[in-house]
Amino acid sequence: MNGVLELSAVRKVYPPPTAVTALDGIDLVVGAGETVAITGASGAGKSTLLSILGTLERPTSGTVRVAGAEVSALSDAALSEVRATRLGFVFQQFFLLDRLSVLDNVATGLIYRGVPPRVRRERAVEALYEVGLAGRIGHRAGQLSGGERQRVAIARAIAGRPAVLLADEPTGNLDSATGAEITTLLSGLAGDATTVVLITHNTEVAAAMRRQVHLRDGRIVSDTSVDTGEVSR
Ligand SMILES: Nc1ncnc2c1ncn2[C@@H]1O[C@H](COP(=O)(O)OP(=O)(O)OP(=O)(O)O)[C@@H](O)[C@H]1O
Repeated sequence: MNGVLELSAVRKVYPPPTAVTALDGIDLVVGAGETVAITGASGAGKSTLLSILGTLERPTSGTVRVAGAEVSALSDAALSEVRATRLGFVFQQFFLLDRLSVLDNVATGLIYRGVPPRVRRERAVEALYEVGLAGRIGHRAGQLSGGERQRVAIARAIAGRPAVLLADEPTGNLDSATGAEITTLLSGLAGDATTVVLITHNTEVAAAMRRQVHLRDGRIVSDTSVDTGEVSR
């Protein structure tokens, strides 16, 4: 099966003195348009896996293909290019520039893609419509509620039309009602052109994704999908 994300026999061992084996033989294929929750107890390897999917870390061994690119074959500069053009990131802490407008927070994310200023603004407006924030375009980011701030961060991530949206505990700083809205928004963004992968401790967030991959001690111990049924390992 061809996937937008393909991991084969991936191990990640952090260097001494800890020499922790964070991932211990991960085989995972994620197809275009899937929504995937990666779950597991603290220390199970979720963040490490997300960093590898996001090309922020390289595996110690095994192969990783992201949007068709074989990570081990690419230089750091080429990997940055993959990150900038094929991946979008959303974090628990939002990471907005509070003094900038909502529009500028989203548009500036496109500078690294070499998009001209006028197109940056058009794409940013489109993305803000998509996340339901058209009414807040001129506000400063610092004036927004937590849920609105996360919507801006999601707009920034999708404005570049990434193949994969990677989210790290995206509802972690939100109350449960707002978190549920953000979860619905994220799963609704998935489609033929966009795949959503998030890590979470929250069982309701995980259940809202069509596939759940559960890690224990750096291994996948269950992989459940409403589309294809359960594959336990
Ligand atoms: N930079 C690092 N150097 C050494 N060990 C690390 C490093 N980062 C993570 N680890 C170890 O790797 C293992 C997996 O960590 P990871 O952060 O991926 O787990 P996690 O499932 O995301 O946990 P949490 O839910 O607490 O964020 C843990 O034992 C952790 O201590």
